[in-house]
Amino acid sequence: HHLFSPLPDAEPAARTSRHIKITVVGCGNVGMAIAQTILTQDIADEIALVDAQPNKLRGEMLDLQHAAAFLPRVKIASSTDYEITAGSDLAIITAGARQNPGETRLDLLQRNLAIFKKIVPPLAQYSPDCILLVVSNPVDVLTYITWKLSGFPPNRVIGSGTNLDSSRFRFLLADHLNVNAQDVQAYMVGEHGDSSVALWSSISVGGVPVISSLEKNDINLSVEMLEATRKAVVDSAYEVISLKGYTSWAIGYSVASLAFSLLRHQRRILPVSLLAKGFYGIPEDREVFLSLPAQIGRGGILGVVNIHLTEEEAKRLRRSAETLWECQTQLGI
Ligand SMILES: NC(=O)c1ccc[n+]([C@@H]2O[C@H](COP(=O)([O-])OP(=O)(O)OC[C@H]3O[C@@H](n4cnc5c(N)ncnc54)[C@H](O)[C@@H]3O)[C@@H](O)[C@H]2O)c1
Ligand SMILES: O=C1N[C@](c2ccsc2)(c2cccc(Nc3ccc(F)cc3)n2)CC(O)=C1Sc1ccccc1Cl
Repeated sequence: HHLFSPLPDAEPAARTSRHIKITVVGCGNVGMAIAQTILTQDIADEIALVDAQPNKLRGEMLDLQHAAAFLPRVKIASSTDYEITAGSDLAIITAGARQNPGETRLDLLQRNLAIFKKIVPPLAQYSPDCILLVVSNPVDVLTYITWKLSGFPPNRVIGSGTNLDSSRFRFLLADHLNVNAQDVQAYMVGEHGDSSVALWSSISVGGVPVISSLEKNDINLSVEMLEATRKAVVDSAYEVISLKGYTSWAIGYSVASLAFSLLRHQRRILPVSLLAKGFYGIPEDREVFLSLPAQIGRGGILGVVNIHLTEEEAKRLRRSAETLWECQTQLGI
């Protein structure tokens, strides 16, 4: 039998499509690579671009709009006025000062703090329910600064963290093992950049844990291969900078994959920079952001994976927490 009888002359049900709006603040190499990838992956219905340089900003907007014949229909707007960002579901921050030669990380950090004080409050005011995703460096401290300046709950303030480190790690392992990088599950955690921690015990290829098979077969050589691969992740970042002066494509794809999981509620498990106090022995009063594998969906961080860490790995996480905490206390915010 029929559960329902249609009303006579009823109109077809209206399609309630969810309108997804993404803001990108900072339209340089990284911001535009992210915007372009979000467009080609059909993630958003609307993209708002903000930058401090009005001419560059308008030029990038027009240049993206001119691709409309080849892309799904997306509203692309830009302004130096944050009103254009109102109602965003996700705001991605790639704005930042470039590290001057010989500049210390703390000097760069002070300059970026001044920039974030101008960016974060209006973003939070115009989109009080959005997710804030920080890419600018030093990303872990700047994500902490964004959390403090926005007043948002920690689940909605995320840093790209070791997402890029992990994708380079997976590429290098896959290249060495001659398999598809999508079949290599490997995480780098902790501080983004030079001090990231490779989780050997969680590396698996096609579901086969790499370490246990190594220990069983006592293949010492491969432990050196793993350490060399971890070092190659850092070296490859410096190599790209020395060759082309910046990085864009890999960070663009890695941030677009975060945006997709966040806005299409994919519940993927990805390494991102999150408020790590209380995890793995990091003291509750250490309000630092470090990368751990977390479940990512519409509410931002849905949960942190309880991965098994060796004592050495946990110790390195706690040491990174102390380094970041000391850096943050010198900022006076
Ligand atoms: N987290 C990662 O894995 C990762 C990877 C690569 C790059 N990065 C970082 O991303 C950042 C951007 O790199 P890039 O190569 O795109 O730099 P870039 O100089 O090309 O772009 C930075 C943009 O920010 C804009 N900007 C500066 N101050 C601003 C403000 N107050 N408001 C709005 N916009 C402002 C500039 O006008 C410029 O267009 C850097 O901090 C870099 O270290 C992070
Ligand atoms: O691929 C990159 N490129 C950058 C870059 C992009 C434009 S200019 C420099 C890079 C490359 C190499 C070093 C480095 N150091 C740095 C440290 C603190 C800062 F505030 C800014 C930059 N940064 C920015 C960055 O974070 C990355 S990933 C990265 C960096 C170092 C080690 C491992 C990884 Cl996976």
